[in-house]
Amino acid sequence: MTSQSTANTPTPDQIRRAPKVLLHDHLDGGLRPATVVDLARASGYPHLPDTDPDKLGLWFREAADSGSLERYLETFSHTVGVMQTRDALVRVARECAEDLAADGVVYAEVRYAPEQHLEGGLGLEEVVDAVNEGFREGERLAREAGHRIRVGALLTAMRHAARSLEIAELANRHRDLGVVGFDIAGAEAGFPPTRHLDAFEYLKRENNHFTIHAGEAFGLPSIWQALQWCGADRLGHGVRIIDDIEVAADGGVTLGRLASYVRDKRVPLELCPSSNLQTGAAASYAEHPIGLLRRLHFRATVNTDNRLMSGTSMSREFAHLVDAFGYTLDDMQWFSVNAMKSAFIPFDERLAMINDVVKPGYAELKSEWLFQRTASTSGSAESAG
Ligand SMILES: O=c1[nH]cnc2c1ncn2[C@H]1C[C@H](O)[C@@H](CO)O1
Ligand SMILES: [Zn+2]
Repeated sequence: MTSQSTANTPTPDQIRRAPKVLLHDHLDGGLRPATVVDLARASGYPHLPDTDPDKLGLWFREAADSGSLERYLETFSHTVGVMQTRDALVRVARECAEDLAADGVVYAEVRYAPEQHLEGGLGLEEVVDAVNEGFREGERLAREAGHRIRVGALLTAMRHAARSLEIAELANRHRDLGVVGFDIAGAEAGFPPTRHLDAFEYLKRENNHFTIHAGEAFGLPSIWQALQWCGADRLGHGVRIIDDIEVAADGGVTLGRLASYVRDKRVPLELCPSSNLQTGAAASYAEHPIGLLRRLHFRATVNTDNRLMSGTSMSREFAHLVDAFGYTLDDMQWFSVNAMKSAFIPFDERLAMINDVVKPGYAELKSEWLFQRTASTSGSAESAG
């Protein structure tokens, strides 16, 4: 990394301690490499490309670095392959909550596709119960280790499959029981969100919440359908909204109708910088549309997508953005408040998280320099005699 260090640049330690809010993270994309190895051994899964955790972690990052969403998604066969028993699901969810909490995440919505975890004989309900149990255990262990985190689940339906209504009903049944919303994921090109209109219409009738992976590997038509046909509350990625924004040579900016709608309606964008670099949606951190979208005050949020496949964490995503755009703790707070405002939990709880957790956390970090300066000023005053 090239560092454009300024007095306002948060240190790596401050980035980690800053309260962060995560809306887009896949459970099956965030396993510890050592856990993949353990679970494969326990279940007799024979297809792992490596059984050394370090080498396996590297393999995931490199294999996912393919420049195409389709090839990126192939790597999930190994994580999904070892997440087919109740014990495996509980463990993966528990470690997920612990890892996020240790990284300073205070609120997370973590998604997974229950339909992909039935090969060992579990039913859909059992999958959801196991993952919820793991999240609750992880929250408790994190609290014992001095971290506070709250984790909600999003149930994903795979967009190439035909179970979305069933999964939407599952999400609705588990509402207020650890599941806060619904999503569709998988290859985007050729699988428009309108294929799943019945699921979205059902959820709207139930006053439930959903996000849609859109505008990642496919552009504006996918975003337009997700919003105007399906009624998505948020956009998973949505990064290609940039295609509807023109920046003139003199720096003047013109928004098309769709980009204006997204900004005017405060549609949350679940942006995932590292993931986009791997699937070819952006060329570098410095060129990632998040820079422009933040300047134009879109409801932008920062997310990990798949911590294993990208070898990342929320702190690492922010460290890259600090490096690329010179972001300060105020920028980090802005992204975190945006994300908290866009969460699927009730309004009063979001407000309390913002006012009682996120803002005080940043205030604490921002005040640290005052005491450092007092110390060094008094030191120099003394030496000046
Ligand atoms: O970034 C993504 N785009 C589309 N689909 C994705 C992405 N990351 C993960 N998935 C898929 C693969 C997982 O098995 C599934 C459920 O988490 O969601
Ligand atoms: Zn995703």
